[in-house]
Amino acid sequence: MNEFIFLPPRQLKSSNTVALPGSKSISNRILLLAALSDNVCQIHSLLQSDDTDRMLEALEKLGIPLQKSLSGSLKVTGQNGVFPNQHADLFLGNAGTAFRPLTAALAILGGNYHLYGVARMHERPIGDLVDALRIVGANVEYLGNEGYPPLQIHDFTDTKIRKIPIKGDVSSQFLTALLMALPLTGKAYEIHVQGELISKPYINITLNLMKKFDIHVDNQAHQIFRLPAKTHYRAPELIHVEGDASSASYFLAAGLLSGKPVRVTGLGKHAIQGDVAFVHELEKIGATVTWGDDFIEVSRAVNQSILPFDLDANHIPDAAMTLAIVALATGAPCAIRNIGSWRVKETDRITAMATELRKVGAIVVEENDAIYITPPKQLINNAKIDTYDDHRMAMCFSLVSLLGVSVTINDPKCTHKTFPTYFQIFNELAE
Ligand SMILES: O=C(O)C1=C[C@@H](OP(=O)(O)O)[C@@H](O)[C@H](O)C1
Ligand SMILES: C=C(OP(=O)(O)O)C(=O)O
Repeated sequence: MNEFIFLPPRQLKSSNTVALPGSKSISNRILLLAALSDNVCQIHSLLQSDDTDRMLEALEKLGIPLQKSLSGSLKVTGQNGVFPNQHADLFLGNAGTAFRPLTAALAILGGNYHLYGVARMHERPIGDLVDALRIVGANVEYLGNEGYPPLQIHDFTDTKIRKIPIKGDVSSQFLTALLMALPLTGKAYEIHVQGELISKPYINITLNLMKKFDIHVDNQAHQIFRLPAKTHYRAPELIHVEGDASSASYFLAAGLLSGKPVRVTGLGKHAIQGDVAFVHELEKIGATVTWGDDFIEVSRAVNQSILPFDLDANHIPDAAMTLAIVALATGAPCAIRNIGSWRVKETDRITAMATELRKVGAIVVEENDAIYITPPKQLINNAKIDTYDDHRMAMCFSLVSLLGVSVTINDPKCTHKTFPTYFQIFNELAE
């Protein structure tokens, strides 16, 4: 039987502070880069969740020494661009940030590796990445459907081709994976993005972190990326993971919806995650925002209403799901456009979002890469929300309980992908 959580309608306390868990995108990138470095790296505030567990288990199986300290930080002893174990069977769950970058790194280093995940991971495309890796000289075999995991990786044979095309219109994680893996060859490369590149701010996270690990990439307008002929990553002795900006979106939206100030800590005006741009969208529709070095706070003035919006959300695909719930409080039609990638994530998020928003009474129109939401005059009480094993569906729909009705969230444990303590923290905000 499916578990569920019942959320009664609630008011928030007069002020709230939430210490954010570490960023998933940053945690999994740092773990891989530290493993590939030629020194020891101490990581602070690493996210603890299913997605990071999959990356940690994989690195351990590959022979990377990992040591947890009592203070909760993690010491990674990098192996200078090699994985000690040349054969491994790696289960990567539904973690895109583990599956795509590990595929690239292992394919370029060569060996005998079996990479697989949950059933949904086997429906999430990887063909554009494999195509690019094969041009470089990787030998990657599809064990199921062509273009999808599971994969078998074999030995690498350098083709000496140094100009690599890659498509970026399905997922930016393919380019991220290629960028992080190519330096392992010690050769200079030029990567050429073919056509549109989606989710660009995630590439900025990749380049920013590679720089911290001493590899500088020349970025020509997100179209051409030049990698130097540099042979190894050098980790900073100590690195801190900033709070997760996508996880922050639920609490920041709660500040706007409730009108009570909600502050998230661990993330601030120097954030490197593109999803902080979500805060600017909240501001445009009525939020009062305060930015600190290590916090962001959102509230709403007493007479300020929440305004409808029509947004191209390609730059914030994850946080944009939160806006789909905020739309319910605007009293007028809203549009979220250019989000085609929603269809190949944890579930088909456009269809899932449309189906569940209709359960609370909204009129919703789906397009291939857009969703149009007209809120009802009165939300339906205690809708039973299905979550499709998608952490963000569960977290987003919890916000309905701030709109004067109760809501039931089925399978709340799916939040473990990135935020195992979400519902505990969300409940603590209530008066
Ligand atoms: O690189 C990353 O850390 C991510 C990139 C995005 O995916 P796409 O590039 O597939 O949109 C995002 O949705 C995902 O949660 C994390
Ligand atoms: C799309 C997501 O995850 P992944 O890293 O598996 O792509 C997400 O967290 O919303």
